[in-house]
Amino acid sequence: MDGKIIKVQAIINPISGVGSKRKIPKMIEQMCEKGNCLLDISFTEYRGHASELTKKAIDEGANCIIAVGGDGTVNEIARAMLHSDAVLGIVPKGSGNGLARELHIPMDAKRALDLIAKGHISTIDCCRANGQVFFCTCGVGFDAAVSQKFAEERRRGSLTYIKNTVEEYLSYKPEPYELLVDNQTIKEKAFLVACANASQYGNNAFIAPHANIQDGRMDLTILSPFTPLDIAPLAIQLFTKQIDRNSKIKTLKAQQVTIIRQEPGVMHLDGEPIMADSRIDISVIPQSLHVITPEVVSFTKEVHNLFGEVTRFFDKRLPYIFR
Ligand SMILES: Nc1ncnc2c1ncn2[C@@H]1O[C@H](COP(=O)(O)OP(=O)(O)OP(=O)(O)O)[C@@H](O)[C@H]1O
Repeated sequence: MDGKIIKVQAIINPISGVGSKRKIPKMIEQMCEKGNCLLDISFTEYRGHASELTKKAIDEGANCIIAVGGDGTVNEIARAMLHSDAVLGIVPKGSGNGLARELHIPMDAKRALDLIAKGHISTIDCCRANGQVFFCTCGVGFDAAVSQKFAEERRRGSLTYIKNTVEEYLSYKPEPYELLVDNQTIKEKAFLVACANASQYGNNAFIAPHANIQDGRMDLTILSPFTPLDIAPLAIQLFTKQIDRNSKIKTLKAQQVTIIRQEPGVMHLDGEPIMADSRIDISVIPQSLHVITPEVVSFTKEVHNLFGEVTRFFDKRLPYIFR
């Protein structure tokens, strides 16, 4: 740390998720006491407040912003940090915690803070849909409708998500879309269209199993209308990273996507609903956010590193083995 004081701003959403956050401020204080840190802790009071607190902290020279909450809170904080030198630390305390799970950040608060103290920084992509930033997924159709229902709930947590998903399914009608995907045009009636920067919605529901948050591209997943008989396989494949094998699913990698639907309506960004035009332009902003992660983040990288180690092992030993 070279004797340099690190300015840390912790932002806690008191209403996210279902777990208690009573002990978190003390835990953050203890972590900062061990380092050379100047700490300030704030609690959010309304939607959008986390972005305001982050902007203010960065203007005052904060080096690290610790987000305590779920994807909505992380989104509000991270979008105010884009292209700044500040680094994001995440203590997952939401209902889905999609970005934290994608980055292999521990779900346990103490372990997440230990990880932040180690300070390994990765730089990730984000995406923009009609100017609005997201880090995990944005979507129209069924997932957007569920996010709107969930936002109206007083209780949070994964059980409330499941309840809303089932209720919405009973009345939901698929819609026709025109999709411009890089240079390709697709016209289809779909149950949902999801644009993924990360591979999952949250809660390890992998809507785009091959998405890579550092590859400068997004993964488009189109789910065609299906019958009740398709629900069980789709659900199993969603949670086992195999949804792209289902015949009702089409996946494409792209840098630019435009979604055109018949009327304006709801879309979701990282699970938060907002109203959007009938035309939605989505693009990637590569390498735009610094975030603290474990040293090896992507599975692809893990495999790559493993092969690297094996190759190095044989490179070093083969000359001696065959001597
Ligand atoms: N004091 C507050 N009162 C009401 N809403 C708040 C307050 N502070 C923040 N919010 C809003 O709470 C919403 C939900 O927060 P968040 O997304 O972090 O939790 P979650 O929905 O339970 O988790 P996840 O997004 O991981 O599923 C966000 O839209 C945020 O803007």
